[in-house]
Amino acid sequence: MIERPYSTAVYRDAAHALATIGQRIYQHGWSPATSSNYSVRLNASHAAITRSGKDKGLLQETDIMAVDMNGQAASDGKPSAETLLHTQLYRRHDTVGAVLHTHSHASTVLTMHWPANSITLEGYELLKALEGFTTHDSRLVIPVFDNTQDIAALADQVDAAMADDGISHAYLIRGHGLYTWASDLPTCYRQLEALETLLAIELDRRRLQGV
Ligand SMILES: CSC[C@@H](O)[C@@H](O)C(=O)COP(=O)(O)O
Ligand SMILES: [Zn+2]
Repeated sequence: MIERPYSTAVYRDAAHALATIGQRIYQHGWSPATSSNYSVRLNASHAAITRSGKDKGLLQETDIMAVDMNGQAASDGKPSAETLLHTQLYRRHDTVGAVLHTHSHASTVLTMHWPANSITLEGYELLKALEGFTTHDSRLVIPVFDNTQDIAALADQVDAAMADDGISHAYLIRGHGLYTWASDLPTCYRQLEALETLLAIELDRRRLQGV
């Protein structure tokens, strides 16, 4: 029998949890047209991640596979084209247990229409849904990276920015979407829901203010 470098029970739980949460995220409209990818850390050397090109509204446990922390497939099939953006986070912080990436309307409009290199969320009660935040009197600066099809280069760019600035919780990719991470999948989902809601609010406020 082939010995897997991760626990089969841990993998099964991760695949089930990712498939369930993926369907939930899709229902919010944050993962249209096979976009987005989701992952969970299995152990120090491996993660479970969505396969490339899957319909997230129909996500099944068989749409998940294992990769090592260099982004190489550890089971049959093709992992997400953006796997390196997940493994970069697992490698940089051993406290990261889950990563969620979405393609929402709000994150796309905000990063395309306003050419800033970051979006700041502050003063919102919902910020308390972010891991480690305990008061509305908090401030989250979300950096915006330019989009590219060179995912390895983007992962290096994110890693360098994290080494310099200690980016926390999330970053955006212009005209593309949001990456967010947390210590486990339920926490990461809660954080994603708060961030997507706040980005939609931010978009509405800017429209109302006519800026
Ligand atoms: C279907 S367009 C979106 C993709 O190009 C990509 O950005 C994405 O999020 C999904 O890629 P995938 O390889 O399925 O994980
Ligand atoms: Zn994407």
